[in-house]
Amino acid sequence: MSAVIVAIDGPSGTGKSSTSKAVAAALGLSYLDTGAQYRAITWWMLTNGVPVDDAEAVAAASGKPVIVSGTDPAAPAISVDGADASGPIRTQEVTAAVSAVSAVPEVRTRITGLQRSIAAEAAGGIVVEGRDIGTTVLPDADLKVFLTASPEARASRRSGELKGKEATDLSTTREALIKRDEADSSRKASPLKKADDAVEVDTTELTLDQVVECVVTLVEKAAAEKSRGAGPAEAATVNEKAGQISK
Ligand SMILES: Nc1ncnc2c1ncn2[C@@H]1O[C@H](COP(=O)(O)OP(=O)(O)OP(=O)(O)O)[C@@H](O)[C@H]1O
Ligand SMILES: Nc1ccn([C@@H]2O[C@H](COP(=O)(O)O)[C@@H](O)[C@H]2O)c(=O)n1
Repeated sequence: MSAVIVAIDGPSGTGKSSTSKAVAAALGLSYLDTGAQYRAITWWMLTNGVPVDDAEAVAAASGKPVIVSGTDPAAPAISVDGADASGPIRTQEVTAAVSAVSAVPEVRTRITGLQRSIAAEAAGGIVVEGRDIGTTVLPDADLKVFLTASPEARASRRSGELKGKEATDLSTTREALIKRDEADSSRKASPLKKADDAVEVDTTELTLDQVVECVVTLVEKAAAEKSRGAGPAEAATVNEKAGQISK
């Protein structure tokens, strides 16, 4: 398969990370979780006493942390200033602050630069997941996928995941993810948005395996088109039941 660049975007809890990791592993591609990078810089701000609601203070500090992302889908890794940050970036404190930090233009410029260099170095191809990959970070990606799911499905997936750890209440989880999506979609700098040429996949009624199978098929098609010298796939919507593509 040719070295494809795949952008997977969508709101929170739609299955971007799970799908991207599985697709990358199945096809031998690298994998980049860009949300983890925004979480990492947010965690650094919180642990270094930078007030996360002060955009000027966040902007001034945005160049300080050294963030390194691994790209192995079987062992996603992220470090900040040389220390493993994969656990601390998943706390509710970070989740509650990340939208404010990621809305700061200086933060986005810094993190977008990191993302583009990682993608450029992935000689065998890469799956990059986030909110603005298809629109801003990698607008020339060979395939752009935009995952969606109902707020109820997303909240139920998240609640199941959090059971025994932090909050488990379904309506609290639902409200929190809707609030984060609103903040991510309404910011001025590179908001969460479906690229015009992205393929939309509604995952509400699909199992994770079905979503992975659907995206693997789309990537294989994009790779075949790339090796034939054809342009990127046209925008389409996937029929979630039949797995067919309609335009
Ligand atoms: N199609 C699906 N059906 C059922 N559960 C799913 C499906 N896709 C993902 N999940 C589960 O939903 C939860 C959230 O998935 P995941 O972390 O991949 O979403 P995400 O879009 O990356 O979220 P975020 O943007 O908040 O990081 C996980 O527990 C995952 O196993
Ligand atoms: N391309 C991206 C990716 C993420 N963000 C911000 O990070 C937050 C956390 O993302 P998760 O995928 O780990 O939930 C997200 O809510 C966004 O604020 C972003 O701005 N751009």
